[in-house]
Amino acid sequence: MPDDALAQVRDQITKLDSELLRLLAERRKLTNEVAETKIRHHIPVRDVKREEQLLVKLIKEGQKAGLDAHYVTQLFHVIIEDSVLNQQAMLAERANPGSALPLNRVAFLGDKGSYSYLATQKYFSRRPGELLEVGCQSFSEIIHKVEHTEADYAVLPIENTTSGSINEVYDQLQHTQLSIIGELTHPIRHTLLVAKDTSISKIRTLYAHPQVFTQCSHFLAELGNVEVKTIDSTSSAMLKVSELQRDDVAAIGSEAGGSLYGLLAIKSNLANQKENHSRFIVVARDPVVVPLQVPAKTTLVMSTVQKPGALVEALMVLRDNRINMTKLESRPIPGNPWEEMFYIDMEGNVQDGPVQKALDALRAITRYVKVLGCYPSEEISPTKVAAANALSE
Ligand SMILES: O=C(O)C(=O)C[C@]1(C(=O)O)C=C[C@@H](O)C=C1
Repeated sequence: MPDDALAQVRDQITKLDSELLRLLAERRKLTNEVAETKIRHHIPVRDVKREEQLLVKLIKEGQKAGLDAHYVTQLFHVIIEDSVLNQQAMLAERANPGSALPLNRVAFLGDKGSYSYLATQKYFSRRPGELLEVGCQSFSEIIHKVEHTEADYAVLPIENTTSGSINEVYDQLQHTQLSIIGELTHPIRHTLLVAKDTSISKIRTLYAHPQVFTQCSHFLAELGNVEVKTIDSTSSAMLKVSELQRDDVAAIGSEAGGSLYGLLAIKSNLANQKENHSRFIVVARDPVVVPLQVPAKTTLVMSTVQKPGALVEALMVLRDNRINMTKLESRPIPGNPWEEMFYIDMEGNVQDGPVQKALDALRAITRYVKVLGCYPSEEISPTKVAAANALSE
């Protein structure tokens, strides 16, 4: 294609892309109007029936226009997820008048470009007020900053789909008075990052956070003769590589983070599992009120009495109150060998009957129960449309 013809088509594509963005922004405004109505009339944010109808219609229209069902579904899952999360954030803000800050000082692990930094950006992009990032070197420093009002919020990774729970964060939660006020999941796409144009075979030293090495153990086993150096955060690894400017040194981090340090990505998808996500919690000094129209989660920590079946009995309380437990984690109690603290995430709102009843029942049969927080659930399961439904005329 001659240069000017290529330029002309690209020009048209650029215009269409801008138009798409304008339309998406307009759609977002309309969904915010929907949220206003939902606030006034106490209607739940999520309406899966409406989403289903919308998807069926769009898949049919897409097929007529030559776009396959999978593509249309993927696109609209992203659009609807954004809409639900924005509406939830709006409702949460209204339920906590006066809580919005002009400046959100947020403590997180590492520096610019760390996964925690990217998660922080994502979470606060939906919230009013400016963001001031407070990078820290350890989880205890993060907690300390919020406890001593040097930061307003902390964003902490709590679990990863490949490497499991982050025990150190659970242990910090045992001793703090801070409350969990939010959660988010963020895709973790480990990439090999270098400062100079080079190849994998030349790499002799590799910097990464220990959790990252665990998540990429299969890739590391294949690498062979490389010195692996653990470092306190992904951003420190990227900074180190950008400072060294050598063609035999690499870091593992995200592509987005690496670009902040001028690093090049030479191999992506390094994690053992293709779907690699981390779940982060957001903590603050004061708890939040979660409106009942928003799906909520409650996290508690408890220790049971020392008798056979004590944990089962506690879990039965959840079942009896029809509460879905989404996570159970146990951690040792320092100084009390063989005793455990149990951390439970469950679906439900502390202001609602079932969770209140369950908490009362748990208080009666356990040694200790503390609610670590009740917060809007940000795990938005995508609405599925049966293929037959979408294809029928
Ligand atoms: O129509 C609504 O009730 C909306 O909130 C909008 C919308 C969407 O973005 O299309 C989002 C959430 C609901 O689950 C259904 C649809």
